[in-house]
Amino acid sequence: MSETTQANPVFSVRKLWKVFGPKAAKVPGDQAYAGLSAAELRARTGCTAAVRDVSFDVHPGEVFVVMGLSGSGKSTLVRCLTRLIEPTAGSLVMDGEDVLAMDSGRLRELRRHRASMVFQNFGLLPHRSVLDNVAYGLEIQGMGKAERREVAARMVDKVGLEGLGERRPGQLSGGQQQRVGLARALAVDPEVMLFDEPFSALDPLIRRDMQEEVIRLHHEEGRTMVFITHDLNEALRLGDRILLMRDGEVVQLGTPEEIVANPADDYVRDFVRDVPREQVISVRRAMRPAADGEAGTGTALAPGALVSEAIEAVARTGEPARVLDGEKLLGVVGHEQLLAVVAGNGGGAGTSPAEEAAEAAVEDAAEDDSAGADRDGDSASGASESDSGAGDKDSADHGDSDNGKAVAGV
Ligand SMILES: Nc1ncnc2c1ncn2[C@@H]1O[C@H](COP(=O)(O)OP(=O)(O)OP(=O)(O)O)[C@@H](O)[C@H]1O
Repeated sequence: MSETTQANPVFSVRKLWKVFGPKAAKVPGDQAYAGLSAAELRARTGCTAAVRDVSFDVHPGEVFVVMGLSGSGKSTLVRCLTRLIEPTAGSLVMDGEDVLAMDSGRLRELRRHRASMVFQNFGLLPHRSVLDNVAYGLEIQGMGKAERREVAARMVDKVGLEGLGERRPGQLSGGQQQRVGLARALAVDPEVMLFDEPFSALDPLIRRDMQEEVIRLHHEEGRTMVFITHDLNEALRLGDRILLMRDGEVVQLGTPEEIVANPADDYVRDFVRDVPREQVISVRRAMRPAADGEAGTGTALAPGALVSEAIEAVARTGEPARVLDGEKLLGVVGHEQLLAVVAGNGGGAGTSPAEEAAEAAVEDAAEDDSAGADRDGDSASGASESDSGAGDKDSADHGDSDNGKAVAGV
């Protein structure tokens, strides 16, 4: 649960910049440009800072979502990770290795074996069969024909395209074509998969299918994924953590619950305004301390249970539900706390004395837990660093806490 026990990050990005335009290298680090808006910078220098001073870690096994409106810098940022776009300044480390110092051979290796990309427009070769498209990355790696076709056939089955291996991409629906893209990325068995808005061209039902496919694959394989989207619902559904960008900068980084419960500013608040909060916020944020006599009754819920589950329980039984961590009673949730979450004025950190007291109860319980068991195991993987202020601590370690900006999850 602490960052000390966490495995080394897959990607570690610090103070990364990508500036397009004349004399781009002069922009990062020049105080004269630091406070300018994107439009002012463009007017003054002719440059676009697509990625501005961005820092974050991607942890092994997490789905890390990069979200933001069109033009916010998502694609540029993710392409910088494998240097498909060359960063202008900053540092970029993959598994402890400095990516910016890699020569072209090492970089090719990285792109072919360690990080594979799934694109919005599928990027399939039209004259090749599905099987040969899926095998393409293996062919580039130099794998022999029989072996690669065998691997490809397994991947085709894995993504639900059994029996379609001999078709051409043009004979498939959009959703099926994207499954081919997915299978092709999986075939090389990469350490991390990078998705650039892969489902935005698909209609909503197919899109939902594909999201479930990604969730299924993620659960089955625990593979690290970096997923770009401009769709908040997609981000909330898929992301263990979400990096929210605006004009090339990080506005907030956190779990879906943190972002919905505690938006960093009005921009994020606006972004999440229509999210059904009860389906994202957990009872550990909503609970109040138990009163005398409440310890023994009411439905028992885990701290990570969603408020929507608690609503169902409280409506059914007519009494507050208990929030239990194992045997330990952390607090209770009744009508008032649950309605407050739905109404948008509950479930944020420290928004009421009752919630502060409830948070203190969680912290006490955590301190009591001398065995250090992973009590966040019931929630998204990124949650392990959520409420503890670990992000603040680390950002100080890295000297990244300037501007009061959410420095991302390090
Ligand atoms: N090659 C380039 N030259 C100049 N400016 C560029 C270049 N590529 C991107 N930009 C600019 O950088 C900014 C970020 O673009 P980027 O494509 O990363 O955004 P995005 O968030 O991925 O957008 P979308 O969701 O529309 O794909 C935009 O202002 C864009 O116009």
